[in-house]
Amino acid sequence: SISHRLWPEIEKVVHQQVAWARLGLGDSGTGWQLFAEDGEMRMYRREEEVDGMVVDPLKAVHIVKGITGHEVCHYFFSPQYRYDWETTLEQMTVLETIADDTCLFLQTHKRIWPASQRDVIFWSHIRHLPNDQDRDGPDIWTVVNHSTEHKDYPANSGKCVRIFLTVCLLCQTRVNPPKEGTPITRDDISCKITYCSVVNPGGWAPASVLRALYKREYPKFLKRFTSYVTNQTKDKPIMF
Ligand SMILES: CC(C)(C)c1cc(CCc2ccccn2)cc(-c2ccc(S(=O)(=O)CCO)cc2)c1
Repeated sequence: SISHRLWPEIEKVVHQQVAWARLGLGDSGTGWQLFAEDGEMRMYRREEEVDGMVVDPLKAVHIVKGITGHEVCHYFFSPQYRYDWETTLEQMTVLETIADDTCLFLQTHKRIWPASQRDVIFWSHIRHLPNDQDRDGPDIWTVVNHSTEHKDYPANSGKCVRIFLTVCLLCQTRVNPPKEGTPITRDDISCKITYCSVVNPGGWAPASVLRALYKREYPKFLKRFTSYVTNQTKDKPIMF
């Protein structure tokens, strides 16, 4: 709800992340390196460090047939499905349901050897945006996750190292119009997904270890998540 203390930040970060996600990868001069490809999925990263810590921004573009942007964002945002597709998750707590489109999460993730265990607190917001640049272009569904603090869970107070992240999942649905008068089926739709993330691993971890971990984990994560949405939706009516 717009009276919540986080609302101004949510508005600012959502618009900033949507603009960032819609930017192309530019020419090679922008430092984006393609590091994983699998079918329609292309994953890029930029090597960046903050205070000697690896915070490599990641941008992935994927095109998946048979699902819509609304469906992809629905399964990414809704807490009740998260254990099904987020295999690095050990514990998820909804600290606050700020509105029906905004939640505050605490997550502890399974330890990924040799890094120590991590946790994260973030707000998550789902939004449907008209395509403001291209009037008859496909509309946008997006989920933005952005780490924040919570007075009851101070960082690094328990066994976990606190990570900080900003994640934007931006989706655009494409419909190939079927023959005049015939209903749209899942064979006529596809979803272009842009996934942007910056994860600051918090406590120190060797750059080589983190980069190897990111290189291995991110491609698996996006494929697993999109396969999950395909399976969950295949026998259900299309959510436009
Ligand atoms: C390795 C990598 C794939 C980057 C990774 C490792 C860890 C585990 C914690 C961690 C971080 C760094 C080093 C070791 N362990 C967490 C995440 C992560 C957490 C949350 C989200 S989310 O978009 O908010 C979806 C809801 O869960 C995305 C990614 C990613």
